Amino acid sequence: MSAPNSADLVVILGTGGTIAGTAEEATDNVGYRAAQLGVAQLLQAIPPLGARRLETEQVAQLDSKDMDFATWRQLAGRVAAHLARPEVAGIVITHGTDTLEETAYFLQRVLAPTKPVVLTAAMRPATALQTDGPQNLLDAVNVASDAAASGVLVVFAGVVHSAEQVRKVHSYRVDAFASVDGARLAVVEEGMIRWLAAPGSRPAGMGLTLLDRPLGQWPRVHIVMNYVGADAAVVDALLSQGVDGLVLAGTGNGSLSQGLESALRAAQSQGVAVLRSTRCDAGPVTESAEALPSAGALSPVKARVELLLKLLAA
Ligand SMILES: NC(=O)CC[C@H](N)C(=O)O
Repeated sequence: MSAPNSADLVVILGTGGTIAGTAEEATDNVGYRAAQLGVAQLLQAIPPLGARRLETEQVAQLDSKDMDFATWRQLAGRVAAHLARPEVAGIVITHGTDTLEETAYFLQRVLAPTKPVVLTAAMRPATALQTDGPQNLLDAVNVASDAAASGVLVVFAGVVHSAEQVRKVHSYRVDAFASVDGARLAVVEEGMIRWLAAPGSRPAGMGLTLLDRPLGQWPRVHIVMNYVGADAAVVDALLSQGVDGLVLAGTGNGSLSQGLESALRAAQSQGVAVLRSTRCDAGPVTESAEALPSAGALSPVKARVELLLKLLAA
């Protein structure tokens, strides 16, 4: 437990998602439209936030399945601009759950902020009987103004996760996120934050200027999966379209069929960057001299962000 920062302003950046979604019926948890309510409207459902020093800004209004590089760049720029203000304790970003972990990892690797940047979301629309957005948003504001919080975090269903460890693990349940290997950082109980672990050492941010490249020239990085009967077909199709990087979502310890391996090695020899991850829910891919380069413990989608940024920096 820790005291609030002297800088006490929390800026809430809205990007859409189910947390801003509405349905015709309160009993409809799935047939709703995401990204309908503005971020300022979301606060009206949370009376305790009336006493807090908050600012809101609508950065985007989309279903996070359609998150894109243009919005990422805009969001990173707005986060950096607000973090530079001395009165800002931290930032909250409302987001859809579907790609939340990718945005979180992207912001952590680009900005590696010292102040907290807290992503939150909801599994039920704002109109649902059991809407989870207001509690998640209140918890996120509390974490964003906590002196012990730092870096990019995800607050969801009363748990604080790091950008590196968090994954969406359920398609429907309200408790939809988990940290790999149970590495959650804290729990939020009645507004009190109980820290359980530190995020560990985090590398310096790669920097906003990395994102200056015109969007049409951002690297094309795709994910290919190993599975029974996987062969060269997908890699060959991507090579014929033009591709800059390929992430393998391998089986087990990043293993792959002989056909897929030959195709990826051929791609590599044509200058395509390759990174090997696992489709398993947890665990690293071990590095070995003869194997394709390992993404460590990164999930395939986070390995893709890593490779994208590495290629932007090249
Ligand atoms: N629960 C959610 O937020 C998922 C809704 C939507 N597909 C999104 O990611 O924005």
